[in-house]
Amino acid sequence: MLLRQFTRAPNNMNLIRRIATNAILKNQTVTTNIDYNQLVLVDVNDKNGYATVTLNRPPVNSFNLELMMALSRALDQVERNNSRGMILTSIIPNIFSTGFDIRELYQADERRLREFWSVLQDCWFKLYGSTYPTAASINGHNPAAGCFFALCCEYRAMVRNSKLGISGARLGISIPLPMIYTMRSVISTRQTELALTTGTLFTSDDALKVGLIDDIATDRSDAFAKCEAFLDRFKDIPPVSRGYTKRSVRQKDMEEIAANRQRDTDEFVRAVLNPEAQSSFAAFLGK
Ligand SMILES: CCCCCCCCCCCC/C=C/CC(=O)SCCNC(=O)CCNC(=O)[C@H](O)C(C)(C)COP(=O)(O)OP(=O)(O)OC[C@H]1O[C@@H](n2cnc3c(N)ncnc32)[C@H](O)[C@@H]1OP(=O)(O)O
Repeated sequence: MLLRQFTRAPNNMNLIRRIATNAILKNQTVTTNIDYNQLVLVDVNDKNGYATVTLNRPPVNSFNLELMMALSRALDQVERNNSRGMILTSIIPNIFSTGFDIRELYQADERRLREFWSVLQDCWFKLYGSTYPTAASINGHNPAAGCFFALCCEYRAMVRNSKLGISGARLGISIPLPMIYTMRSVISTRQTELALTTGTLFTSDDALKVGLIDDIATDRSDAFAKCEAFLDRFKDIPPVSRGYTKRSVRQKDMEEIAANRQRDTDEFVRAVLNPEAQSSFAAFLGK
């Protein structure tokens, strides 16, 4: 077992055990020199059995293919490790994630874009369909894809003065069906439609009002503590029956998304490569 110091973790260091992923990755095809273990950190609290999955791609945790792959692998680890629960968070003090890396989308290579989407789909199935309890400790701004992952979790605590939402409409991106289903599993259909068609980024107060988050936290450690308290609610509930019930609630969405993977991929590629979206990406990057 590889034991390492987790320099900026918000939780009790002494209780933290870093899982070594090198052995797990040994048999997988790694096509680049990217250190996936560093892009997403996975730690397990020996006392309560909760895994912390920490996005670690400064400066803003933007999702490129490599970060998406690292998240996918981290979720595999959590599943394999039989964790009692999982908290998704970020290492960056005031940012959870900025969403997709615009450099991944601008003048994108179609093959890489398809792979990016395919790994994103995998992450959705692993997170949305997980049987263990999940919580997002949103320690800062979280527009776009990071919000999507937080919404896949069962509980969200967000620090005050952060913004959360899916801003795709502002960039000329039509919102894919899995995103719509995921948001609709948390707030009403009407609020989902309004939020997504206006590309609203909610303040913490407004996010709480509409039900996008469950709690407002004073800072990152408070957000983390609130997530742990949420996971504690299940400590006396038999995990197998709990997991089965959660899966049953989410089953219909998952079946529909699974049946339409190819169509969703084609639509995503079309949406990203459309000239309107490409000009917004160019403007963002100052091209
Ligand atoms: C089966 C399931 C299928 C899957 C279902 C679908 C799920 C999809 C969900 C998403 C759907 C909607 C689609 C969205 C596409 C996107 O995600 S596009 C990205 C959208 N994000 C944004 O518009 C946020 C833009 N960024 C910001 O608002 C700010 O950066 C910030 C508030 C996050 C942080 O502000 P601050 O701390 O002041 O830092 P900055 O100086 O702004 O940034 C630092 C540095 O980072 C660069 N940067 C920021 N964001 C991005 C990005 N997204 N991509 C690439 N680079 C980014 C920024 O330019 C700065 O760079 P320099 O230092 O100037 O070089």
